[in-house]
Amino acid sequence: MSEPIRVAVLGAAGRMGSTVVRTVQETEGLELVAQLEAGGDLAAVAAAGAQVAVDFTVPAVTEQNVRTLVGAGVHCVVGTTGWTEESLGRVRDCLVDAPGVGVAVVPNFALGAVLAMAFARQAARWFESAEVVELHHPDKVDAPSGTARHTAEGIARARAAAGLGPAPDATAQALDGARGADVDGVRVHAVRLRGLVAHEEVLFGNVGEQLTIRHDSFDRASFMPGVVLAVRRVVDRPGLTVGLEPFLDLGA
Ligand SMILES: NC(=O)C1=CN([C@@H]2O[C@H](COP(=O)(O)OP(=O)(O)OC[C@H]3O[C@@H](n4cnc5c(N)ncnc54)[C@H](OP(=O)(O)O)[C@@H]3O)[C@@H](O)[C@H]2O)C=CC1
Ligand SMILES: O=C(O)C1=N[C@H](C(=O)O)C[C@H](O)C1
Repeated sequence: MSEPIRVAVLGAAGRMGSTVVRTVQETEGLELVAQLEAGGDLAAVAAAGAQVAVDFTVPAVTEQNVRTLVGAGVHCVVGTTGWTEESLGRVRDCLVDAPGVGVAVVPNFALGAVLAMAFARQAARWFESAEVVELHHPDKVDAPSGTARHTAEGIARARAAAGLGPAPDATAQALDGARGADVDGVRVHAVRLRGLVAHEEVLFGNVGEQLTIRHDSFDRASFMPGVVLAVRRVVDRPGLTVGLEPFLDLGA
């Protein structure tokens, strides 16, 4: 039998980190070798012999965590939000000096959410209007969600490739925020409500019809199969992977 993959969890005391810690402990073929909380020393990850670090921390620190770990030869699986094209570019740059090291930055590890985003990209070119509504627990610190950004970016790319112009919108006066955030021309709305976990609706409209694609994560357990898949696959996928799609053969 092959040796287990040695895993470190960053943000181990958080909602997601603590769930990942339990999952790694319970999953055959994975071994938990380090847990880091805020203020912990990143050097402990490589010192513990970790092959893969799973980062569920906060947007302010995740990029620096990844760059430090890549420098130490540790593969990274990242669920933390807050990534931009610029921060992803900086990670790509530092991976040039770390051949063989893989980093997967995954906005949403839930299989249904990944499929919902893929379906949304497929549908996008056929509809005049498209908007995204994400709904989360009120302890979430960022808005809109990383998933909603990723969804809207995918829709915008598909619309541009199909030669679609801006979605119709006659709004001439509005309270600030009433039309949501503009992500590459796609409106994204964020709801924060006690009782929710992580939910998203993608609304498409044409004259006389609407298509709604909805995904609900009712429990953080929904993210765990995707995290385990990424941990197993990142060790054989050098360079930067964005999204779970390539691991599920769903294209980018
Ligand atoms: N990709 C996906 O599928 C999912 C992504 N997420 C994302 O994951 C991130 C975490 O979410 P969640 O678990 O709900 O948030 P939490 O606030 O519950 O957890 C974050 C944890 O990270 C800790 N932390 C902060 N800085 C560091 C550091 N430098 N090193 C180690 N730990 C640190 C925090 O400690 P302290 O509180 O002491 O600051 C806290 O315990 C968010 O960005 C969220 O959007 C969430 C769910 C799914
Ligand atoms: O903070 C959360 O909870 C979640 N964050 C991720 C995001 O911002 O998209 C993934 C999921 O929506 C849960």
